[in-house]
Amino acid sequence: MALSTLSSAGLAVLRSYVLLVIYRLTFHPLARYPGNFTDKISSWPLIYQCYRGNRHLRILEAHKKYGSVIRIAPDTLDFDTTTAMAAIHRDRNANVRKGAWYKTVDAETGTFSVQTVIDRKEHNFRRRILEPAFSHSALRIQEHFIDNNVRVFLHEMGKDVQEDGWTTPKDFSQWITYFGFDFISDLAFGSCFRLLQSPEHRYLPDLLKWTSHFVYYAGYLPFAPLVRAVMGTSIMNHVPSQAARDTHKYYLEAESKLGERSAAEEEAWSSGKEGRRDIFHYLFRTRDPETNIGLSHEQLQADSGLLIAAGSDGVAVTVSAALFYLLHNSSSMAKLVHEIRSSFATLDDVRNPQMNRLPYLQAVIDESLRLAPSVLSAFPREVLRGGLNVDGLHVPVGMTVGVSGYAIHHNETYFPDSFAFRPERWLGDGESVSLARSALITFGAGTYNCIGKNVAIAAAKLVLAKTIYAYDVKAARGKVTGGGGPAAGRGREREDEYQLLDYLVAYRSGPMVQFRTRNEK
Ligand code: HEM
Repeated sequence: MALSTLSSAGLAVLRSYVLLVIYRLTFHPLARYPGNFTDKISSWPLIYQCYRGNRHLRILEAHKKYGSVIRIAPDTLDFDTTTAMAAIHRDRNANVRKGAWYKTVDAETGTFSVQTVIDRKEHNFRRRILEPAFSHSALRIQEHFIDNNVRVFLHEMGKDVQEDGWTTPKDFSQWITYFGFDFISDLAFGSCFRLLQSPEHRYLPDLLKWTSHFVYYAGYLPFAPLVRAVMGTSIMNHVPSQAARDTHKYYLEAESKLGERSAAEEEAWSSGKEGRRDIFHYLFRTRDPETNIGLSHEQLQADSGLLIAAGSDGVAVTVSAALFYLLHNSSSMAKLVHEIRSSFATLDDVRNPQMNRLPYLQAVIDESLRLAPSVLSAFPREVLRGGLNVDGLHVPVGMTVGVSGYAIHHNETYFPDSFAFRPERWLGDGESVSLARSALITFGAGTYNCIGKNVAIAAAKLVLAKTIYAYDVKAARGKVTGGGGPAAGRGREREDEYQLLDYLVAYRSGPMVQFRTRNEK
């Protein structure tokens, strides 16, 4: 009897699932859009791709096969055109809001960061509070904090010199990640993690990696609300997933940094001092001009977690990709070396405003941002009542849309020979350059674009230019590691393409490199 009840319940579930599949393939509002069969009928392939880190590869593959608009999940479309980028992301009045996936990112803290807040009015408020910390005048002061960390980085890179004058091999991606964490903690909180100098906090990059990985796929799970309900509770310490436990630890770390910084600011405030002009200095003191309200402790906490994540890995991805491609392309390396070494008389001179006037350096950074965007796949935007017109198509309310960086950056209309590293495509002011510029989405676009873009570019340029000024660099054992290969998996066959794992932020390893103090002539 019990068995027959169970089997009829099973049959009922199966029947409703079959009906759902039929609906998704026939009467569903996105039924007519092309895409892989499995993606049309279920969200699980997308979740699995987020888990495996190959979502960007599968999306590019589908665009190459089906065209500029593809269905990547039953309710989700991905586009790879500049017109879609304008309609969905760049247009500040686009009829969309951030998708429900964002709710999982900060579920640990119980409140949203500026990036994950969904309500538009609330986002405008959070953004207004952040703006003074990212103004040009703030950046001029902050460059000094970045430079201090570049100095430490260079010192570490020059260590362990062998008899032939070259250092022992170093995993550049690992060291530049340490730099990323150090400069952003210094810049945000005024207390550097000191990963470059000491092993004590070197568990942090892995912590962040597994946190990103976890929230990335967990946010798309059909039972994500349940996951969110337990995040931030002590249950997380007992769940069998290491990644889930790490997420909890990561936020505790960010909270402790915030606590230290807040105490220092209060001390400065009570003794009438100006205080250190780092990012949190502005965040503690800024009030919304419209309401005179500042950020609550919880909001500051969520933003501290975001700043460490956004600042550290983005810069690290860009600079390691730049070095990977420069080592693969000796003529580009030679041009960059010449530009940097002939523009400055000493290492200390390598700074702004002169550094910003070097066209080839800027082009190398742009090309690295294109080939290795640290956000590889689209952040979801949910269409609101009334629908959204994209590329002549009407997308109805409730559907999710986006433009994925890795896909549009390999659209041959905007980037011919798109897998080739060619900084020259960014030089001059021709039509092809403005077309390329209009298709670069590494920092997002529109209302929710990256507020830290100028900081990121300044840090990436400074650390790359100073490294190239101070050292000759070569691939360890004559082989540039970090690329693909025949056994690396589908979409990862190219040896001269820097390989990235799409775990919300892009993860990477290599190139292994050696440094030699250069002979100054
Ligand atoms: C190469 C480095 C970086 C890249 C590629 C990058 C990329 C992005 C992208 C794509 C977004 C939009 C996210 C979305 O649509 O949900 C974003 C937002 C954001 N980024 Fe960055 N970022 C970088 C560095 C930084 C740095 C250095 C900081 C801070 C110092 C920063 C702070 C932020 C903040 C606060 C937001 C949220 C803005 C908002 O929602 O209004 N980022 N970033």
